[in-house]
Amino acid sequence: MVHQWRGVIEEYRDLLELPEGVEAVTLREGGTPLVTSEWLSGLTDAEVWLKVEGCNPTASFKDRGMTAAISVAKADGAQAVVCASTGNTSASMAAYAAKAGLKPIVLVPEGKIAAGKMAQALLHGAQVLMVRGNFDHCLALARQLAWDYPVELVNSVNPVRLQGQKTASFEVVDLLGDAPDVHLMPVGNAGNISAYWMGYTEYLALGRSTRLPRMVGFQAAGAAPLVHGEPVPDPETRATAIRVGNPASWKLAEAARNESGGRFAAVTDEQILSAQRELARRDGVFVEPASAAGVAGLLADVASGTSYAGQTVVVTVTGHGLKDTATALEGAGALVDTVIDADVDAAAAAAGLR
Ligand SMILES: Cc1ncc(COP(=O)(O)O)c(C=O)c1O
Ligand SMILES: N[C@@H](CCOP(=O)(O)O)C(=O)O
Repeated sequence: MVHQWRGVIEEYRDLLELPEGVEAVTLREGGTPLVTSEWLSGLTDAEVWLKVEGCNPTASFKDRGMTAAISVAKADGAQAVVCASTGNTSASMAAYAAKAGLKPIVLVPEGKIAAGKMAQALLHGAQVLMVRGNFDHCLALARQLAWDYPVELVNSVNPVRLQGQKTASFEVVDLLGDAPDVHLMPVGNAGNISAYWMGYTEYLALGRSTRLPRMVGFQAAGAAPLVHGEPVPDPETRATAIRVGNPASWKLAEAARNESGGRFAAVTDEQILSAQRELARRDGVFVEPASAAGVAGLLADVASGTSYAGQTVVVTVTGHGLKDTATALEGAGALVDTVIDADVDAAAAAAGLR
């Protein structure tokens, strides 16, 4: 008998601070693969694992938090939900709102959303409002809407979101048998690194792990407020998912860094896009640009002499590459341009087989 994964609420209900007996609105999120990276393990002389969050139902980690937020919103009698988004939160919210029968309202920075994410939000029935401004402006607007009108805010400022998202560290420990030495990940609005840290500390307190990892968060160089220690008024990066200038979970993320002995560091767009391509070609894992920031950071660390030798390293790759094929194809360049006649000799020659 094969058992289907039940989604993060049912798998971890006892460990989540949710209203008693809340009915789960689930698309069976979570239970994502932890994939060995032979490439990165070889480069670092460490044991490097990728937590592949693009395998969630809407293809990003947001689903872990959204199952919780939408379940609670529905139980509380909400009719509509709202979020500000750089794309993935809106895709996830729209899908779970559809499942729950709630009206999804999305606020996105005009012209800065990858097409795949926009398609997801629209197809799931969201009312998408393009805002002249960046993500930080959208979040301020979403907070105000939720304050003034009967609509539930489901960004990660809603603490229920982090309850769902902390299950990713439970899964890491359940699979590895203990916490890793170090956990690397991209950071934007900073809810996810805060949720991972919450999960790791709770598992330690429960005796399900014996140690805590150092939490290392990587931001895009043009949108690195946590690295600089002050908000960035005009954040800019090709990794649009982490184009955030004033992270809502700033204090929680700083606490995660300080308590874990970790750090925040910046990676350039060139490093991010290069890491995205290398990860796809060497490990077979296709992620969106922002999702490659942790891998870019690991590569930058190795280049600058930081040693990971002998350690267990987990890198969360947060969302699927199919979300933003335009940026990926720009990077693929000449590789996509070979046109031939339907002729075996021409095909063999063009493919380098003879
Ligand atoms: C693909 C992807 N990676 C990373 C992040 C950053 O996560 P957080 O905002 O929780 O720091 C986001 C969005 O927030 C995202 O969509
Ligand atoms: N990258 C995020 C930004 C907002 O995220 P949230 O986790 O704080 O809701 C997105 O996908 O919109």
